[in-house]
Amino acid sequence: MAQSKEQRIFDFVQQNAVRGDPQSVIDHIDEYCSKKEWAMNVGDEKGLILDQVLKETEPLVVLELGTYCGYSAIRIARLLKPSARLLTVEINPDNASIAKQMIEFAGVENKVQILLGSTETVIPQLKTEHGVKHFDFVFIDHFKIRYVPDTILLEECGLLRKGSVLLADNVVQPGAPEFLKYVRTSGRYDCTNYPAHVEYTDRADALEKAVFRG
Ligand SMILES: O=C(NC/C=C/[C@H]1OC[C@H](O)[C@@H]1O)c1cc([N+](=O)[O-])cc(O)c1O
Ligand SMILES: [Mg+2]
Repeated sequence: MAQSKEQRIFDFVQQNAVRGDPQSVIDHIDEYCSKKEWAMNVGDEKGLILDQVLKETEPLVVLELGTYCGYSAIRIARLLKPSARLLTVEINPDNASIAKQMIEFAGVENKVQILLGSTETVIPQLKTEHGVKHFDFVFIDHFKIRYVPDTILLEECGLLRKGSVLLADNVVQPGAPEFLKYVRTSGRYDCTNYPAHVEYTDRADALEKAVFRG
C-alpha cells in the first residue's frame, strides 16, 4: 500500500524532530511542507496570529473543527494552561490516526482529545457526551461550506457564551464568503480580520476573529 503524504509528514517529524517538544514538531512540519510537499496546515505565518489570539484569550475549553495532521492542535495545546483542554473534530479516520501519533510525539496528548466524526454529528453530543458547558475559543479550519452551519449549530446547542472567540482559517482562500457575511451582519459577533497568506505560499488569505456577543 503506497504511503500517504500525511504519513510521509509524520515520518519526517519522527526522524528529525525532538520527541516531547511541540515547537520542534511544528517547525519540522513547516519545514517539510514548505520544502517537500505542500499540505493544508495553518502554517507558521497564520500560526503566529493563532498564537497571539490564544494568548489574549487564555481559554480553558477549546474546540477545533478539522484536525487534519494535528499541526494546529499542537500549536494550541502548547499554549494551554495545565488544566485547559482541547477537543478537536476530524471526519477522516486516516488523518485522525496520523494526528493522534503526531500529538503523542509532541507530548501534548493529555491536553487534547480527538473526536472522530462529522461536526454535525459531534457538536450536538459535546454537552451530553463530553461534559462541555461552553467553549472559550473555537478554531474553525474544516470544510469551508460547513463554517456557517456549524457556527449556527454551536449557537443553537448553547456551546457559546458572551465573549467566546471564534477564529476561522481560509476566509479568503479557499474562501468562506458566507461565513464572513454571517458573522459580520448577524449582529451577534464583533469581528476582526487578520490578512496573511495561504500556508507556505505567497497567495493572499486571512483569518477572521468573531467574538460572540452572548
Ligand atoms: O480544505 C481545506 N481544509 C478543510 C479540509 C477538510 C478535510 O480534509 C482533510 C481533513 O482531514 C478534513 O477531513 C483547506 C484548503 C486549503 N487550500 O489552500 O486548498 C488551505 C487550507 O488552510 C485548508 O484548511
Ligand atoms: Mg486551513
